[in-house]
Amino acid sequence: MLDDIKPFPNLLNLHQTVVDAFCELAESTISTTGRFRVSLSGGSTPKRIYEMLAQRDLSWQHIHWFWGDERNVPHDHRDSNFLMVRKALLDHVPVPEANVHPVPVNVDDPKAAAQQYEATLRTYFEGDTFPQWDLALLGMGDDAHTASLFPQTDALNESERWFVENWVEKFDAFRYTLTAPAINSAAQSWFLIAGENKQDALAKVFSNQHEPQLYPSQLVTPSRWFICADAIA
Ligand SMILES: O=C(O)[C@H](O)[C@@H](O)[C@H](O)[C@H](O)COP(=O)(O)O
Repeated sequence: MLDDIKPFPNLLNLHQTVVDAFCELAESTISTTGRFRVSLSGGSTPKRIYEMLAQRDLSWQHIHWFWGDERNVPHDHRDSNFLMVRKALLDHVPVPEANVHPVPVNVDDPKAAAQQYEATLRTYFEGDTFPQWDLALLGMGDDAHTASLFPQTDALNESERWFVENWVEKFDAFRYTLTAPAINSAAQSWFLIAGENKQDALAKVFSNQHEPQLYPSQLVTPSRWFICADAIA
């Protein structure tokens, strides 16, 4: 592991540190620019962060919520990342509806839905080469995927588009995801990685073997790593 990355002693400590850092970054960004644009990750690790953020007092009217990836399911489906964030956070705090930018999932035409979301992003981040997120939150799977950039999938090779549909053989389904350049354009990008089952993938990501087709998280150059070997309860 890179020498300057120290795993957190336990999950509570990781979660508390991330939530404090999120609040600090959000408020400092809002005080200088008047807004805070965050790309959210799905998964169980970030979910606890969202639940804890719901307990904090933030300038909700100045924060804009986007999704870094989404499943190809309706927004009321149990696997929806939008539903997860809504239940964990957005339903409990005074966020203006106009500040919530979910992926316009179209189960039957994921290509059109991805193009529509990319158009939304390009409008919101008008003039940017790639979206200038103030913060991109990222998880990592035990196969070293991040967002929905899974090993040996087409989206790994995308260098122009911001947001794409991505066929994932092992799920026999499409996913929606930011491309690597559209993640790396963030001012701050944080990996939130918890669980003993992630440690092998992490070792591969940190190794000198640069094989992003196998370890897609190697495509991302994050600002911070929040790592803990504790499993999610
Ligand atoms: O839609 C998703 O599932 C996520 O965006 C995905 O990239 C997730 O972050 C990782 O799979 C880690 O998930 P856990 O934190 O649950 O291990």
